[in-house]
Amino acid sequence: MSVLDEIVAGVRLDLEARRAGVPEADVRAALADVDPPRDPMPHFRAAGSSVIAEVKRRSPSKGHLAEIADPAELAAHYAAGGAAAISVLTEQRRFGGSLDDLRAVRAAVDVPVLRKDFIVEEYQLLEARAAGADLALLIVAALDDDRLRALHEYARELGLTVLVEVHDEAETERAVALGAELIGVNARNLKTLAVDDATFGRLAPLIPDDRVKVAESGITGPQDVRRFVAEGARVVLVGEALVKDGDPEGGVRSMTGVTA
Ligand SMILES: O=P(O)(O)OC[C@@H](O)[C@@H](O)c1c[nH]c2ccccc12
Repeated sequence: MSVLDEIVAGVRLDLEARRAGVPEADVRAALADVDPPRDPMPHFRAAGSSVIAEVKRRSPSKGHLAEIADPAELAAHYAAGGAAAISVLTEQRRFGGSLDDLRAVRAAVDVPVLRKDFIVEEYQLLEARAAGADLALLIVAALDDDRLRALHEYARELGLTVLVEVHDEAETERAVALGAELIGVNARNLKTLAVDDATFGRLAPLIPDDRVKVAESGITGPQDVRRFVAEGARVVLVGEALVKDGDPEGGVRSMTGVTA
């Protein structure tokens, strides 16, 4: 079993437990009271790099990254530094996150918030929007084409902006054929968990320029951002470097508005 398969198996167990507690109809009903979705695309399409700053406690590859007692406070620092959006890891077993983190972050900032998780069922998209999420991640490697299309369509019906994540050429072709307007290239290899910083430059030319290209993983500072912008990225998604930075606000600021 691959790391991704193992993570998804755990995610499915947790999801069924939540669904047993809160039936789909109840989550749907909660949508009536939720704040309308915020649109990240205008900022993403504007000149200079946009940063999606991530709230991330730990990861399968690195283990413990940071003690984040107050995700809302961290997110407020990110927003003060000019983050275009905040990503919140909500997966519990491997990343130590939760939907409560996402709710707290959404209430603390004015920028759009991404639910970063392993989404395989419509229920998770409903939960995301009901918790206030404005964007959701769909990982192409975790979904067959029917599932990818169904979830992509459903997310958009809910008003979510979808970040479609790819790792290789075949996945990139699937994302482009889907009509995804926001495509993230994850430099982390899902089998070895190693980051290969040549991945974005290899895959970006396969993505038409009318889509917004996001460089994900392993980004440590403005010099990395400049390189990915030169290779076609408009947006960078940064986790580890920012959660470990004693000055997350300054960290985001240094990576925002970077041009090639
Ligand atoms: O902490 P980093 O190396 O800056 O990476 C952030 C982000 O790219 C990474 O957390 C990520 C990208 N895609 C994912 C999918 C699931 C979980 C996590 C991720």
